[in-house]
Amino acid sequence: MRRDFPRDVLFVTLRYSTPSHYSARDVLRQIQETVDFGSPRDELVDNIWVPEEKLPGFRKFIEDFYETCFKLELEILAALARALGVDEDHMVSLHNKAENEFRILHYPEVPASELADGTATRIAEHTDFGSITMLFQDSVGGLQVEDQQNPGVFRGIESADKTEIILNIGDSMQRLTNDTFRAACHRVTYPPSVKVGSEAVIPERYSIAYFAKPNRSASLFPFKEFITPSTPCRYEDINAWDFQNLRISRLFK
Ligand SMILES: O=C(O)CCC(=O)C(=O)O
Ligand SMILES: [Fe+2]
Repeated sequence: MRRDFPRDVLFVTLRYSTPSHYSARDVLRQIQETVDFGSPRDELVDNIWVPEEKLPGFRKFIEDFYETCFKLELEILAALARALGVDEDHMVSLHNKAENEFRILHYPEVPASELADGTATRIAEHTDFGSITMLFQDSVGGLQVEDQQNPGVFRGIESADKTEIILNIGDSMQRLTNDTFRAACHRVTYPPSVKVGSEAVIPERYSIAYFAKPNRSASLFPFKEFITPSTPCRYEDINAWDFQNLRISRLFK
């Protein structure tokens, strides 16, 4: 998974393609800059670092942050397993390789008019692929999550401060629990303070996403506890690596 961009580049613009309900002809521009990191222990990931002298302490900070998130991830997964009545050791063992993704995001300042006609946004609605996502955000606002009881209705999510963690369920957890936990559909758009289509400028926004994923070789077949006569199995067996590639190929097709 070597990414070929110059070592000096800190921010790399990443555009997801359009969500599935857009036609292939629609192009939804996502105005954002992101950098992704994998675990230092992950042999498949070749992290690219800004030279130490250009950003002293940055690499250590990110690696420590990753490790802290990984420990917390395992605690959260164990707690979720307990709450769901499934074997917590099994849940943890599916995630014990830290084959995760850690993303820092910057959404540049943008005139509100640029987002007004629906051809551009900050991040289009989507679900994350992994098991859980731990999201940190600044106070700018604009993150919204779809209300699972009222499809199509998005509600703003604010954080009391930037250390607060927003926990999203991802597609892999939805599969493992046979839809008992459903993935959170979310997006980032106008902050509540900005009027749509106004002359205002939407301030820049920063966030950090830690995508906790099952080990690549782990089966995403639903746990037996969730397969009952009234809730038949909804998913075929697939491992986390193949599932991720399938999801990515659908995004970019
Ligand atoms: O910036 C955010 O708050 C959300 C980012 C996000 O959903 C993603 O990168 O998958
Ligand atoms: Fe996301």
